Amino acid sequence: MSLKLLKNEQHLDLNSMKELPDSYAWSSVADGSPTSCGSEPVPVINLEDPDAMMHVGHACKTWGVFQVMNHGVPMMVLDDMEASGRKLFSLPVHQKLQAARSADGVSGYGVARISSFFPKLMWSEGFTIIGSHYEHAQKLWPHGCTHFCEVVEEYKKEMNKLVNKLMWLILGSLGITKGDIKWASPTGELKEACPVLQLNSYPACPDPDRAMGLAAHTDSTLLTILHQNNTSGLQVQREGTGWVTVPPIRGALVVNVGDLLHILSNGTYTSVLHRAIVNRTQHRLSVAYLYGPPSNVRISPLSKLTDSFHPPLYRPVTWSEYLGTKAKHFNKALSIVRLCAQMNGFVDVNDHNSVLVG
Ligand SMILES: C=C1C[C@]23C[C@@]1(O)CC[C@H]2[C@@]12CCC[C@@](C)(C(=O)O1)[C@H]2[C@@H]3C(=O)O
Ligand SMILES: O=C(O)CCC(=O)C(=O)O
Ligand SMILES: [Fe+2]
Repeated sequence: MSLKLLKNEQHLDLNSMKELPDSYAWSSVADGSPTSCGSEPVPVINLEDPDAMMHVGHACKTWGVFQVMNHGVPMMVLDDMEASGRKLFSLPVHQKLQAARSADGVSGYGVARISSFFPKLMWSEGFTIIGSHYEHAQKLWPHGCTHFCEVVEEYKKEMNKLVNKLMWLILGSLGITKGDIKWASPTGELKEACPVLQLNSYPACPDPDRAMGLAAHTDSTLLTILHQNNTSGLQVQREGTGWVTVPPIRGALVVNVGDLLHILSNGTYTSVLHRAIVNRTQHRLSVAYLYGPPSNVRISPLSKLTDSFHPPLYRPVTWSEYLGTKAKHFNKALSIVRLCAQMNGFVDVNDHNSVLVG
């Protein structure tokens, strides 16, 4: 068995593994919380439906996730991105390592960032593109990366159009209009921080019941738009039901409510806990477009959604502050920015120097 160690990480070449190494054996994948069979399916919304806004609002409130059809992103753009992702992950390990994410970096090739919170390794590899993708692509394909760059560029452009459409549907469903959002341009376009693309690869696994592709987490975003190939693996946690599979539908895209939308909506729309599991025979690929607000914007519960009976539940936070909190405290991040309403004022539960007001 050839064990190829990645730079400073105990990460193996998963494609060559004939059995599951102990460092990848989780005890609670198949025997964890129940997995639903025949339960209510994750909503699929036709964005050309005149009632799309209502359906989107309902899905955000009751699921925190939904799939969209007739979203306007050409099928070819999705197919090209998938093919480019596949090409990237099929490069030899030493070549992918040319673009390895540095220990304190955010972009590049490597294991899931949340890996450090778990005693076992995940059966996946990722490639994170933040800002210019040219620099990364050149490290992977020093003799020519034009095609990859064009595909990524086109994908980001289409995702940005779609995320605007979705955000206004979501905000509209909360009764929020363009004038209420200060970080929208005069034409109503929501400014984005810096587009983040996360490519995830889950090779076929010799012992899928004991392996975890990507451990349960919520995204730190406002919204995440996910394209998955024709292999299932994404699961979302639903209260009272357990893990529900989000089946791949050709041409459909998955939309997740992230923690920042949870904060912005004052908890009306809840960020969805999700994970990716793996299978014995098929390689799975997903591409996540992670959308957050511009870096100078502090996200807090929208004032239209709060009053004395519905006090703001979260303190203002920028995306980068929140990512920092998430990197340090992982799944406790949302509760760390939560304010606790006390009898006559609001106290940040984590700030022991808070003073009661009112
Ligand atoms: C902007 C970001 C969100 C993310 C951390 C990151 O800096 C870049 C990668 C993102 C990702 C993708 C996979 C799941 C996740 C939890 C992770 O480990 O890296 C998310 C992060 C997040 O949403 O917090
Ligand atoms: O691969 C998937 O289905 C999930 C990916 C994901 O959750 C992420 O990139 O944040
Ligand atoms: Fe995610």
